[in-house]
Amino acid sequence: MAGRKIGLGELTSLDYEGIARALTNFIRGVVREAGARGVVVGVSGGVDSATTLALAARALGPERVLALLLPDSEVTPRGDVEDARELVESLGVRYKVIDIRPVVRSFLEATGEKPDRRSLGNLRARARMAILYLYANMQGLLVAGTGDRSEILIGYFTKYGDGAVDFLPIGSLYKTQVRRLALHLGVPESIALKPSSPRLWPGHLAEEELGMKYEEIDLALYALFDLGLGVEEAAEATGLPREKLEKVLDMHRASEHKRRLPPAPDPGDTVWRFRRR
Ligand SMILES: Nc1ncnc2c1ncn2[C@@H]1O[C@H](COP(=O)(O)OP(=O)(O)OC[C@H]2O[C@@H]([n+]3cccc(C(=O)O)c3)[C@H](O)[C@@H]2O)[C@@H](O)[C@H]1O
Ligand SMILES: Nc1ncnc2c1ncn2[C@@H]1O[C@H](COP(=O)(O)OP(=O)(O)OP(=O)(O)O)[C@@H](O)[C@H]1O
Ligand SMILES: [Mg+2]
Repeated sequence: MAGRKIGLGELTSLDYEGIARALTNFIRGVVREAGARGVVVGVSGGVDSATTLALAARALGPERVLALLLPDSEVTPRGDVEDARELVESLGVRYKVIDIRPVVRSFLEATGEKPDRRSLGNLRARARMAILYLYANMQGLLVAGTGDRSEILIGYFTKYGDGAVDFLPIGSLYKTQVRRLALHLGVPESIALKPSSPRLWPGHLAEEELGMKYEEIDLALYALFDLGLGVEEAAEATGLPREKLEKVLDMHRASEHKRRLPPAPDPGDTVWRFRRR
């Protein structure tokens, strides 16, 4: 390993048609196994949901895919809704546009609270989740999650918001790989190359909030998790500063709870040992 240099090309030079075939097989298998009629996807106008939707339409046929466009009319840029609408129409999937503003407002009115922007942003993600599951229940569909491997590994999602899903079709791909797959699938460049944003508050941009570019995050994750390098070796091989590798590791550790089932006490330790004799 000593002296080896790692660049982004090592992660992104892939046979994207091969990947598309493997992921469509995965989607068909999960849906068949669940006995579901199809899938529902929240479509934001960003690259992750566009790629997930395009794969689902290819795997199942557009008639078995429901796309929900769930803007918050006070926060979501109009361009995102237009991009999302063009995409769903070009794929020919069934779709609905539902403004979540009244839903979010009713939570604020009912609680009488004025949450900080992160708490309010997470509420928006959870309002979307509740609507996606309403349609999944009503129509016998699975909720297709849109999380990519970068977001999952650093915990960059809302717990039980966009993180609450039935399966994760692009969960094995880093963000930089998702962009390449999106282009391969014919997703317009305006979406495939759009700067990532959860749009949880006005002007919210992922790379600004994270303090790192996805190219750097992905290179760090690849070195640490795929190659299993330590921080020193990874810094040497990638040319990334040590602090950035530490930061990625810290984000991973701090979000461990989001990738696990909620811990419950062990019945042996906390119940059965208290049996009355
Ligand atoms: N150790 C622990 N064990 C068990 N549970 C723990 C815990 N630490 C916190 N928690 C729980 O987790 C909560 C915090 O997690 P959470 O509610 O998710 O909130 P949090 O991680 O603070 O915020 C969500 C982050 O994800 C980003 N995001 C959200 C949605 C979409 C996208 C995107 O890329 O599109 C990104 C968003 O910008 C923000 O940075 C705490 O309030 C607590 O309830
Ligand atoms: N306005 C919206 N309408 C419908 N679903 C949404 C909306 N905003 C967010 N979501 C859902 O939440 C998911 C998480 O958002 P996220 O920003 O990570 O994905 P993205 O916008 O598809 O891609 P990117 O991460 O590059 O911005 C989306 O993929 C989508 O499923
Ligand atoms: Mg987004």
